[in-house]
Parts: sequence; C-alpha cells; structure tokens
Amino acid sequence: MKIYVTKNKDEMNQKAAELMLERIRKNPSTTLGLATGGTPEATYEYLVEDFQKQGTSYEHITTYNLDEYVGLSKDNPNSYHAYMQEHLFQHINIPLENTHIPNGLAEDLDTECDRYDTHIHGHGGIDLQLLGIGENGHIGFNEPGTSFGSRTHVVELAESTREANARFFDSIEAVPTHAITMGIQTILKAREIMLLISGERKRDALHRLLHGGISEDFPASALKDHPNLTVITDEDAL
Ligand SMILES: O=P(O)(O)OC[C@H]1O[C@](O)(CO)[C@@H](O)[C@@H]1O
Repeated sequence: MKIYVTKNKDEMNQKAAELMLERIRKNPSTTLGLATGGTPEATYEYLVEDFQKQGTSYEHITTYNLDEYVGLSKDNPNSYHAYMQEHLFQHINIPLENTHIPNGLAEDLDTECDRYDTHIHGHGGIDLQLLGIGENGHIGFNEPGTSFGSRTHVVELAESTREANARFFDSIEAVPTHAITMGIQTILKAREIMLLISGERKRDALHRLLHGGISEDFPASALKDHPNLTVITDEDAL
C-alpha cells in the first residue's frame, strides 16, 4: 500500500487527478473505474480543468461506475448517471457509449448485475479504480458483512449510509433503499486502486484500514491484500 497525506481535501483531489492523468497520458485507452459521492467531486473538476487547458483526450477512454441507486431514472438529479454527467462526462470528449453505469431501473436487476460484471470482464477489466470510503468502511455500496467474493449485486443500503447520503436529497425518505454495486471481488480485480479519504468523519475508517485486520465486517479491509493500492488522505482524516 502506498500512502500520500495531503494538507487538505483540495490537495487530495489534486493529487488524485494528477495520478489519473499520468495513467491516461501513458495509455490513452485506459479503462477507468469511477466513484461518486462528495469525496471525488473536485478530482473531476481538476480533470475538466486539465481537459480545457491541456486538452488531454478521453476519446479512447472507457469508464465503469461503481454503483447506482435502484429506482432512480438517469435524469433524476440524484442518480449517479446525472452526477457523472454533471461533474465529468459533459465537460470532456468521452463518447457516451464508452461510459457505463449500472441501470437501476432494469426490469430484472439480477440479470442487469450479471450483464454489468460480464461487460467489465469482456472489455478486459479495469486498469485504475477510483474509490471513496463510507464511515462504516463501505466501498461502492458494499456494506459491512458483504462477501469478499461478491460480484456486481443488488444491496439493501445500511440506514447509516442512507442518513449520510440524505444530504443530497430533499429528505431521508427520498433516499432509495437499494442500489446496484460492483462487488468486492469485482473491485479487487482492478489492476490498480486509488482510495480517497477525506475529513474527520472518515478518521475511524482510515484508522481501521491502516491498523485493523482483514475482515468482512469492514469491507475496505479487502483492499489491504491488493498488490497495487494507493491511498490518498487529507490531514483531517488522520
Ligand atoms: O464521498 P462520500 O460522499 O463521503 O461517500 C463515500 C462513499 O459512499 C458512497 O457515496 C456510497 O454511499 C460511495 O459512492 C462513496 O465512495
């Protein structure tokens, strides 16, 4: 595990963007795994800024997002489809057909999960997976207790996760109860993983990641066995 400690959240995001851009410039056909949530918003801002100033091309980049809420349409502003459009895709030259996000409105959700996992595999897997972490150690929407062998699946969100994400919705009742998420095994197959951790609220999670054991009670601990993991944290989370 490689760790970078940055002064603040902005520097954390800047570092993440810098490392992502290094990979993209080296391999313009990189396959990226992308995360949503509050943590990586400014990472995307830095990528957009670079695109506008340096013109780094995304024409041959493919992306797979970690997760999507069940029951939200693509144009619902709280869907992760809308999040990715707003924060990244509409600002860069990535072809829409190269971007993949689970369909939370699929009629048969289990079939959708299999399709998604198979698609990632068929494409040759993910080169670089960007990750955030939940206060309870969730990665993607893999809540504590999720099998480390899990593939893309439907999850019932922990109440604490719904409460944490309620800030993006009008009320807690509006937060979906279920989501589709890449599984832990799906995430671990990425050739490189970059985990961003920011803020006091994530202090316990970071401490447990660095000093705790590996256990399904704490999903992020699965990452400790990954051969190419970079953690970028700000001082507030230390
Ligand atoms: O970055 P945030 O908003 O703190 O969320 C942390 C993690 O929780 C999720 O938003 C899911 O709740 C992940 O997508 C994210 O990585």
